[in-house]
Amino acid sequence: METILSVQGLEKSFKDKQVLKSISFEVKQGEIMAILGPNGAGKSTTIRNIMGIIYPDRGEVIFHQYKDIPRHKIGYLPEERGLYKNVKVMDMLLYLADLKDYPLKKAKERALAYLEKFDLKGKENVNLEELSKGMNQKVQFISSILHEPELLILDEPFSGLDPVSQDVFKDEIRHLADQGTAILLSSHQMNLVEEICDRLFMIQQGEKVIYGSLDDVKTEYANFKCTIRGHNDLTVLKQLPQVQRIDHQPDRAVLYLDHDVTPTLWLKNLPVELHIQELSIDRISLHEIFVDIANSNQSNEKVGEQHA
Ligand SMILES: Nc1ncnc2c1ncn2[C@@H]1O[C@H](COP(=O)(O)OP(=O)(O)OP(=O)(O)O)[C@@H](O)[C@H]1O
Repeated sequence: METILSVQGLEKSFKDKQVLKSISFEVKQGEIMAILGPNGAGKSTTIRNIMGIIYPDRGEVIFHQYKDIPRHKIGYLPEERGLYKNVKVMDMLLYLADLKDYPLKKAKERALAYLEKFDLKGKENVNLEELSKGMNQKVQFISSILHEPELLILDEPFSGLDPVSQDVFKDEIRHLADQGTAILLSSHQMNLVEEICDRLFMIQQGEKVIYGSLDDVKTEYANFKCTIRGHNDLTVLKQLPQVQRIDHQPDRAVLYLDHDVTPTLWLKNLPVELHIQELSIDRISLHEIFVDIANSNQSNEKVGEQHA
């Protein structure tokens, strides 16, 4: 698939603090690329650089082969929510579509269809300030996609939404990607990211820690875990081979297995006296990979600080 956005070696400092350190990634046509990282990692700063809201100290943002990003081909949902207040929903949607040179008749048809899809049918003449926070977010999301952008950038699109609305957003984002839109999204909701993203870029303290397809990342970082429901002593579980870490509760244990474990061979070594009501083997989730990497980088940093 064609590369739509290419971010090359972005560096950015605020005063003497460097918050982006050589950030490079691409977003291709028809893919959902997630940018992940703990609070303060640099996700929004990266997105603001791409959108030209702030400028990098070094590095480039390239759209197709061009350095000038055509605004009408991009849709953007910023982290800051809230558009205009004393304006009617449809007026605001059409105003923003017009700014992107999108035909008004088509914009109105699409707006009505999207309002219905997002459970806002009949709200077109309501003032934005009369809508709830989640409703406002839906309208803002509609405004970011109404003009059929080639590249859609969503900063925390799921935050503040109820589970039903999250699903509607998730389905629409996937649908847009399937139709060819290149999508870059940042999110803390790992379960949703895991469900919809094709590739991911994880950033920590302004630096890349993971970049690749969800499948590759899982193969590289997601060890297997074995969950056993049953009453087993921790001392017994600790004797099992190739176990990195155990989360133990009286009636349940999760055993995080070494990286090179072949589950079928490992299962053969389980002692017969183990109490098993249920047993399952799964790859660890993106959430667990994220927490592991965030924790290990933090402890490396503390070690570094102690040696400095
Ligand atoms: N305008 C600014 N002036 C000074 N420092 C800033 C500015 N904007 C961001 N920062 C700093 O840059 C770092 C990265 O912030 P950024 O908002 O990009 O993080 P984030 O990954 O989006 O975090 P979150 O998940 O909390 O939204 C933080 O240390 C933040 O304090």
